Amino acid sequence: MLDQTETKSYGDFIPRNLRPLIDRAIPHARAQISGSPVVAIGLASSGQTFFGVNVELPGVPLNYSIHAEQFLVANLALHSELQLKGLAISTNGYYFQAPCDHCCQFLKEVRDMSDTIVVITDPTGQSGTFKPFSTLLSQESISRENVLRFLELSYNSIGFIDSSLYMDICINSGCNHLNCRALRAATMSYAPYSTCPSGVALIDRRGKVYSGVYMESVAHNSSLGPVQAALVDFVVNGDGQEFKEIVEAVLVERKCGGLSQEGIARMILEKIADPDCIFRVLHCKNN
Ligand SMILES: O=c1ccn([C@H]2C[C@H](O)[C@@H](CO)O2)c(=O)[nH]1
Ligand SMILES: [Zn+2]
Repeated sequence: MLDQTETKSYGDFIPRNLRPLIDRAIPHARAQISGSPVVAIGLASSGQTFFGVNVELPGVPLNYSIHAEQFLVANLALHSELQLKGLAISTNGYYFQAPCDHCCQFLKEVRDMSDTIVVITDPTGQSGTFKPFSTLLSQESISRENVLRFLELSYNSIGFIDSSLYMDICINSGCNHLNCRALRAATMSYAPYSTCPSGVALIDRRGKVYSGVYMESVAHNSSLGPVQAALVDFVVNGDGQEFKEIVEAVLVERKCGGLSQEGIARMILEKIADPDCIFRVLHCKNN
């Protein structure tokens, strides 16, 4: 397991120092469909280094896969990081490639991403450059200026429609109840374009809880769904368990304009979680 707290000691953000990190992150990738594990290593604004890996979901359409770059951003969110100073993507630790176009669009949602340094090498890994992320983007790619960004403290003031649910919701924010964690995730989720926040909490057979916040992209299709975001927590903190060990899941969402995460969340969990996984949906409204 790549320990997220000791990575500061790896030195400068250069290929030689990144290789051991890539090697240690690769076993976390779940690439059963493509057979191509991908790792993204990110230098966060705190100075700590984080990883992302690609996660493919057998039985689920390919477009619900989690890219290594998306995983990295969700991992930064789990660790309350605000920005990405450096980015390196590799399949083998030798050749470092640019983020894919889909992820460039996703990454644009991170504040000051244009200044992020991306490590890129030639295909032999012999020579490399450091390029600002802005130079990788096409001029036309969609962006919006005056909105909050990924990883910033978004706070959606939402509450359950069914007020009886509050009987079991904790005021204290450190608890691990499934409903509480899913409500907190939805509250912190990033949905400036649809204004439909959502969050998911999962529990494994051993009783450990994981959660994830929905992360929306202005280009819509490159958004990261709340189940996928919670799966990132599961891959980072779940000790390598299979998704089949997920036995219960809660989605908290504010449905608006007919938009809902429920159908996709249920479809993904039916395919990957324990066949008897309980799935509950708790609906919210704006406070
Ligand atoms: O930049 C990239 C390109 C591809 N992939 C993943 C998606 C899929 O799981 C696999 C094959 O494309 O690699 C990434 O994670 N990042
Ligand atoms: Zn990608």
